[in-house]
Amino acid sequence: MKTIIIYRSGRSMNTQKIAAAMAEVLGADLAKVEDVKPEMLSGYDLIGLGSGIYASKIHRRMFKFIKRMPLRDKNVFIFCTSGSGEFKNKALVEAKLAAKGCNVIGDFNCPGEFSPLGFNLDKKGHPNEQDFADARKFSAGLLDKASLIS
Ligand SMILES: Cc1cc2nc3c(=O)[nH]c(=O)nc-3n(C[C@H](O)[C@H](O)[C@H](O)COP(=O)(O)O)c2cc1C
Repeated sequence: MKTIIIYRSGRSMNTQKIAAAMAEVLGADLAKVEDVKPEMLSGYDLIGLGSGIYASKIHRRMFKFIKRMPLRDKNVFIFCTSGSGEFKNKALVEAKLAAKGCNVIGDFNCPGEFSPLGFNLDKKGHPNEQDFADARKFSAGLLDKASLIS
């Protein structure tokens, strides 16, 4: 199964680190959203899309990318890291992917340290070893799911 994980990550690179842990388990290619053109996806069976959460949303570049994705009937999974640990606009992301005809087979979220103003201080050190272990477990589960679907 050919897999690519496309991510958008800021200075702290929290999402990139989670994406890399997932890519190891999935044997996936890893790419920044800035470097991927939608037409490059045609050879992939499974596509992962990950972003940090900024002002309660995934990054606008990721939204734009989803908008330009020409694919139908592709298995996709989504993930985020966020200061709150929540995937705030997951329902919207899922709806946009569903409207594209993509099959969302899983989602994952974990805390990502962000505390310049004293917010989310309890998330210091995240993603941590437990978060990476959870991301690996999630990815192993995806392998099973994707093989059942295809
Ligand atoms: C400008 C900015 C805005 C953020 N807004 C939110 C937010 O609204 N909700 C939240 O839970 N986390 C927020 N965060 C925290 C990030 O989602 C978190 O640190 C995430 O792990 C960043 O991922 P990255 O390192 O891959 O960019 C914000 C971070 C930044 C830098």
